[in-house]
Amino acid sequence: MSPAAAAARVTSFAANFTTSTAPSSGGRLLRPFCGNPRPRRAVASMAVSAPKSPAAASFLERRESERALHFGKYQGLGNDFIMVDNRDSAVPKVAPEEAAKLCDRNFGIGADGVIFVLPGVNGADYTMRIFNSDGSEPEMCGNGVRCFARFIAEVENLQGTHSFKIHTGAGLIIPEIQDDGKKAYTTIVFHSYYSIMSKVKVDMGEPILYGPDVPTKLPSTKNEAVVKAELAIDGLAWHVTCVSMGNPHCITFGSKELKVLHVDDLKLSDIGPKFEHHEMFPARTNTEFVEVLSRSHLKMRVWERGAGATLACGTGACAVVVAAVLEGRAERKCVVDLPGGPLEIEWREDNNHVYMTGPAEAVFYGSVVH
Ligand SMILES: N[C@@H](CCC[C@H](N)C(=O)O)C(=O)O
Repeated sequence: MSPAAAAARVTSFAANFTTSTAPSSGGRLLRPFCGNPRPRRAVASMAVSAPKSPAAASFLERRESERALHFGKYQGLGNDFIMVDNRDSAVPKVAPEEAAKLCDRNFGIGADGVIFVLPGVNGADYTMRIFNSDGSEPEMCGNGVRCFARFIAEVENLQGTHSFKIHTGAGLIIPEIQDDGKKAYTTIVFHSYYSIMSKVKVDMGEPILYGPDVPTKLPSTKNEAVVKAELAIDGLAWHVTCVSMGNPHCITFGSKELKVLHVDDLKLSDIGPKFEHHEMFPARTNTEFVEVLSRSHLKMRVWERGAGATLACGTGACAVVVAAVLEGRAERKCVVDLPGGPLEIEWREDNNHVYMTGPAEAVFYGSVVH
């Protein structure tokens, strides 16, 4: 798409964020109209102009005319993101420290990160950048890239199956929205509509196993990979495998002392930061604690770099299956249970790529003045 066409689309998307009459309350509500021809139950009554309170209307219109940031709030298995339509500029509309404030669950919108849809480079359709909830910038985000695909479909008004080439800090990532025809009735604030429940399948590329590239300072134990290496934390000798999916992951199935992990028993907020900030991980690390339920069914909890305990981590689930295969614990195709729900992961032998399939959905749309 040409920059001019992209800019025109951005303008029309921005124009779609408009005040609309909320039929049940007679009040006014900021929400986007993205032009989707979905059946919306509330739409018919929105054509009727309800009496409006001049004070409320002028307040919201005034707020809207100030420097408003329009966003979509999306989630993939409870890993939630503030999505920003940034197609008109290569510079994110929000600075890292502001992103941290927006992510605050008490003083902000609340999210695990802020994701920007930027113009594509090097032949990609779009560029994805993300700030974690602490303001740091990771290279990639698996659940985020599924949300990214669904957000693009919304702003570009696309229906059915679509795939996109997305430039990320981890290289080219290709999500594909699958159209299985399933729809569910959803209510977002005052508005109800049928939303598409189809999953997004993502080609997550090849895992990186060479220790210094993960990066980790732990010595390699198997060819050039760090597999079942010992890492001393809290008086335990943890067995860890290190995998990068563009971003660093440290995966453990247990320690010398605790042969088998019961992940529900872990106090993540105590143990997680000790892995994240361990000197063996010069770029910090995401950490996955894993229980093997069968050779094709794993259960994990995650402590994310820059975000803490989250309900799901897509790159983490991919890294877990790679680690489980390297340790001889599982097959290449697994269901990975996360606190927010399951992901289907496959590490294909023919092309060495990892594929992740799971849901991603809009939660609400809004505007903040910044
Ligand atoms: N939740 C994400 C990963 C987000 C980035 C991560 N916190 C990092 O710093 O690497 C996912 O779904 O992959």
